[in-house]
Amino acid sequence: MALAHLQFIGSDKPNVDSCQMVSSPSPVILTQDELKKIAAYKAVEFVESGMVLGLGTGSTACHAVARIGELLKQGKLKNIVGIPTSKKTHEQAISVGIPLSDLDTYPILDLAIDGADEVDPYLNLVKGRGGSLLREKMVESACKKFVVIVDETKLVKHLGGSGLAMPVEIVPFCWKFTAERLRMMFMDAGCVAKLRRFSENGEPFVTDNGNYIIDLYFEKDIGDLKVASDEILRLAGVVEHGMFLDMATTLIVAGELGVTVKNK
Ligand SMILES: O=C(CO)[C@H](O)[C@H](O)COP(=O)(O)O
Repeated sequence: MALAHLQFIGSDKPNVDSCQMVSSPSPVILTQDELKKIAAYKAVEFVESGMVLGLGTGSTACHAVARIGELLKQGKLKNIVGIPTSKKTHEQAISVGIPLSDLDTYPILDLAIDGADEVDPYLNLVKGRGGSLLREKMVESACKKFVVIVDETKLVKHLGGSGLAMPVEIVPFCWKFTAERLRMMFMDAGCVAKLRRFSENGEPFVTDNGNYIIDLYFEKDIGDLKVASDEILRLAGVVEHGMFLDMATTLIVAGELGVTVKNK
């Protein structure tokens, strides 16, 4: 089975042993959004009637939420309870008719489906470029199964190695102090720490929890991810970070050559 298309950026030898190609190569060039939709629809095949579902946030996860709503309307799924990971997903889920609840009522979920910003070969993730990392981490760490859905541009060899942001949610109080502490923590990796702002008015981006986000950019590899994770979480002022280590149980990747499902 040809799996050469499942490339982790910068990887010499992608770990694809446990991958399964589930659709044949398509002769059509698909847009990134079409690929996201394909991955999302594939993930919804894991959903069964009666499940309590974690509903992710972002442009990929919204295809899954829409599809679940569609299947509920068609009567192909029944008795679904959704636990949304953001206010935006809450609104979308209501609009497509998914009954909602929360973690207080359902502390254990059957399955969560969500996108990611980066995925490494061990299914560790960077999430939160959409700003919902805290609720996503709370919901997805309470799931028996966590299915991550991405298009193939999200595959990386090392987290933080794509040159894009590694988000950290912090309290607004003295945010410059916290940003500087984070920068110093990863000085050896050439870290730049930037407060996320709304592009329209330059005001700080505020999360659903009333917090700010510091986006970390690295010039070099940050080394052991668990060590980095623990160190960030020990810093007073930090609420949560966007590294989701050892949480995903299944990865669905849509690429120009088809869809691949990889189980951990
Ligand atoms: O973590 C997230 C939001 O906080 C998203 O899942 C992540 O940013 C991926 O988004 P998209 O599916 O739009 O590429």
